[in-house]
Amino acid sequence: MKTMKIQKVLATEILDSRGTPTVGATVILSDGSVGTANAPSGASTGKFEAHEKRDNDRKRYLGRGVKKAVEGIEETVAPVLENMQRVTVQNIDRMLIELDNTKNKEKLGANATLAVSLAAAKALAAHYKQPFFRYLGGTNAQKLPVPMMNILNGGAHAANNVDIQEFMIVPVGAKSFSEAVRTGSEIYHTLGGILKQRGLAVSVGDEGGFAPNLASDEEAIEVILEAVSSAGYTTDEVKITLDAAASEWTANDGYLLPKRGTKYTSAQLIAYWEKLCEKYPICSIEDPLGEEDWPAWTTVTEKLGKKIMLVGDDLFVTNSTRIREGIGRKAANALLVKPNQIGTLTETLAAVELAKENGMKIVMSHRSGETEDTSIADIAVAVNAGFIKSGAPCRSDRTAKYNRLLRIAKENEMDEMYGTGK
Ligand SMILES: O=C(O)[C@@H](CO)OP(=O)(O)O
Ligand SMILES: [Mg+2]
Repeated sequence: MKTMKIQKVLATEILDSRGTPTVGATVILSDGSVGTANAPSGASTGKFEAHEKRDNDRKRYLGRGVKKAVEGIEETVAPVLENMQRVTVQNIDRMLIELDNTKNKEKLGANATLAVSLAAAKALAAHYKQPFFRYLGGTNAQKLPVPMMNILNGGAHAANNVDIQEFMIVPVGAKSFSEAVRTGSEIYHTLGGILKQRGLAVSVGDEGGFAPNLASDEEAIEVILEAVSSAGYTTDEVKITLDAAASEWTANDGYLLPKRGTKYTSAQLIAYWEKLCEKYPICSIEDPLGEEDWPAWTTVTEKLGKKIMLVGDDLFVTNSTRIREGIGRKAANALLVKPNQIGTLTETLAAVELAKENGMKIVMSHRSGETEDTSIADIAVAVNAGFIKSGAPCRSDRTAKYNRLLRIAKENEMDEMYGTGK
């Protein structure tokens, strides 16, 4: 048998959905199989995420260029991978980690390593003539994740007066993934209609959700519930999910919500979440507390963990060491998975495995700065993630992932969703 080699590793500085440069990579194998992937980029990034390499050259892209990350791929990564003997996902990722040889991908940048890691894995999937999700997940990949669609944006993702970063709808009652997408789209458009009728802004935030100024954050939930019911759905069929992104609110002595200036201690913030969960059909809250507030995370999990998902994003940063710490402390009961927080596919899959082994739910996630790359859709199916969040059911950077899942469903006759437990 002829041994397969990596023939070429290419990298390009491309643009993301915010018009900011990001890294695109292409890997070509000796049999002509090609894989391409792009790194996404966050706005409300966690303090403990792997390093995103930027040029800081004010003359190019106002300091946000990724020329050095691209050069790192061309000069450091490509020569090694192009001479690699046994071409497997694990070996490629091990090599990327070794070449970087820092704790947080400070040398090459997680934007560089992730783009190469995913492009190489996709090239291998093409070589084995398998869809990406099937190559990663094998025969066990049989169900679709339930979408959490972000239809109202606040926090760091919008220029409005809303402090909670994401208000999402979760069509848990939908009988199939395609029905869930239809439900999300209908509610999204109904919400737009209601906002317009009230003379509120229908401009959108970074993730495609509407970004109006409102009297309070609670009003956002109220208006979404109104849209759910006017679109013809009940709150048994459609639940609400929030991403507070509360690390953004961390102040010296507790929490300060920057837009409205509200102050909370950890205990008061937990009480606020308890009140919202009493009042509204909320099934999940992501980052209800800051990334370093471990004791409060334990308390909120104790208080609300039986009722809803408490999802660790900035808390865990897809990092197995931090997930292990959370397991020990009984902090959070679900993991948000963002491959660029850790920088390789292998490390992402290891984080998912660890969380699952310990009974945590999995939410696969995009970043607020996205591209047309659909890798997270395939990874979600491969790992049987219960949920995926990819923003609003509008704008191609967001719908690319939902559309990829619709195609996976159709092409494989597997429209059933995993997260609802059906
Ligand atoms: O906080 C989050 O969960 C993400 C994605 O929705 O936002 P960002 O990519 O800006 O960190
Ligand atoms: Mg988050």
